[in-house]
Amino acid sequence: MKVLISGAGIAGNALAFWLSKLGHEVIVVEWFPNLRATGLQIDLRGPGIQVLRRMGLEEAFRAKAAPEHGFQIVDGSGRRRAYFPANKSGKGLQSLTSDFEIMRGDLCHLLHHATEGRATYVFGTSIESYEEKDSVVEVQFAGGRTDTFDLVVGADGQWSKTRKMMLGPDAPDALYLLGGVYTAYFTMPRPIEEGEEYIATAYIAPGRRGLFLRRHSPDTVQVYMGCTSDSDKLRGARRGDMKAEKEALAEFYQGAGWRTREIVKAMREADDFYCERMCLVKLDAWSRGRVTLVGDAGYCPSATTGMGTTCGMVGAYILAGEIARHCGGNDTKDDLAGALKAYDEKFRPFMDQVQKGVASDTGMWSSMPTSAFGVGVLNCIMGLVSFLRLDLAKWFLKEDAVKDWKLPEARSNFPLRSLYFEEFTTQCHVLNFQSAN
Ligand SMILES: Cc1cc2nc3c(=O)[nH]c(=O)nc-3n(C[C@H](O)[C@H](O)[C@H](O)COP(=O)(O)OP(=O)(O)OC[C@H]3O[C@@H](n4cnc5c(N)ncnc54)[C@H](O)[C@@H]3O)c2cc1C
Repeated sequence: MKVLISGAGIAGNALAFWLSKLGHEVIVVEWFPNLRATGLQIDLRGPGIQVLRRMGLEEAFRAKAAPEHGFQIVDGSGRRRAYFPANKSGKGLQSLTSDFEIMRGDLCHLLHHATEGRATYVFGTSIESYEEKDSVVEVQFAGGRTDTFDLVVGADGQWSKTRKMMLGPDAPDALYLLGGVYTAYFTMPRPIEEGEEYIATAYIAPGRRGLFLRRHSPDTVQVYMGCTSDSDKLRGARRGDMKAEKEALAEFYQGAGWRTREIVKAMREADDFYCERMCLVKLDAWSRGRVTLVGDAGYCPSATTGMGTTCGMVGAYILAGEIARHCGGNDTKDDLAGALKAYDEKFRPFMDQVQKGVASDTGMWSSMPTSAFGVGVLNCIMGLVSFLRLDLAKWFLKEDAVKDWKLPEARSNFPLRSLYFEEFTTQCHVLNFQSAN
């Protein structure tokens, strides 16, 4: 098949990896002028790790992995109140820090390199419109060029334009903003100090404001400012209007304590600042005709679940697997509808469990304390939880929410191409070995 993927993020690259491996002609368009390799630390959990392994990319991932080995909660004076080490045992659920942490850009590059040469990437363009005609999709790109494809996949993130086109101009979008939850991301240059460890540090301030610092390199610290706010200024700041967003956040974080002053100053100076509204994407069907969605575009679970990247990787694997199963031969192209239906049926039980309850209560954000007393109580509870070695991630994140669901085996997921699969996986191992050296 000739497949168009819109978006060269995590899910887009992962799908291009599998579909090109299956021998399909894959074209990826990315509106950004180059591979958009920005963003902070992301992680893989559960079946996301299994998919990475089946791609043969674990070694290459580990070579670039963020060295974080735990997560601590501090109070306003910087004193540690709780500590949760990463689960390095290779068994069971991941902790708050996964054993598979990586900078988003590094994972993007890794997937892209493993696919380069087999898929075609076109940067600086996007789908303007499309129309289904006689068993093909005719696509018009920005700039006026047109082409036809057997399948079009929207992997263009939570604000997906493909999704909006698929739903139609009069239909409401399937994106739900989670009650005023914002997260701002940026980095600040801070050389590592003697004795400083690679651990994530969270500080909870009164007024449902949180600060989170993570170190992934000896020179730089990542900053996350996460809050629930009904501030008119924050709500009024247009998405992407950095100046207005920074101004609104600076005002909202005034007097939050701990290292707020230093962090707000760094935020004002940051040129990689990025502010996102926390949201959920939920659709009754991920495909319409010969157009389908993968990753955040189809089922963004929100960053609160800790499962966004895992869902994108697993969704891409299942979609490709169903395409292998239903469109394996030269003249079975027309069972694409069967493949897309099976993708939905197989993956939806997973996504339903990950997304369960996210829209109704906004998860941990709704339980954030508003008063200093509330923060004190929360810190004591966290201290007790860490002392008793209970699993905090299990309560907040959604890795453990998925029950009775199994990732299809590689061989059964790629039944018609298994020989090709083996051969390709071997090539990936060679590639990893070379890049690790
Ligand atoms: C720049 C950036 C930074 C991020 N930083 C973080 C972070 O720090 N922490 C975190 O948890 N998550 C972050 N995310 C989100 C995270 O990558 C996803 O939630 C998750 O990995 C699922 O990936 P995805 O491929 O579905 O979406 P994304 O990773 O968002 O990828 C979508 C891709 O589609 C491209 N795109 C968008 N619109 C169009 C269009 N019209 N035409 C063509 N291409 C288009 C985007 O430029 C991007 O490359 C970030 C996403 C982006 C784009």
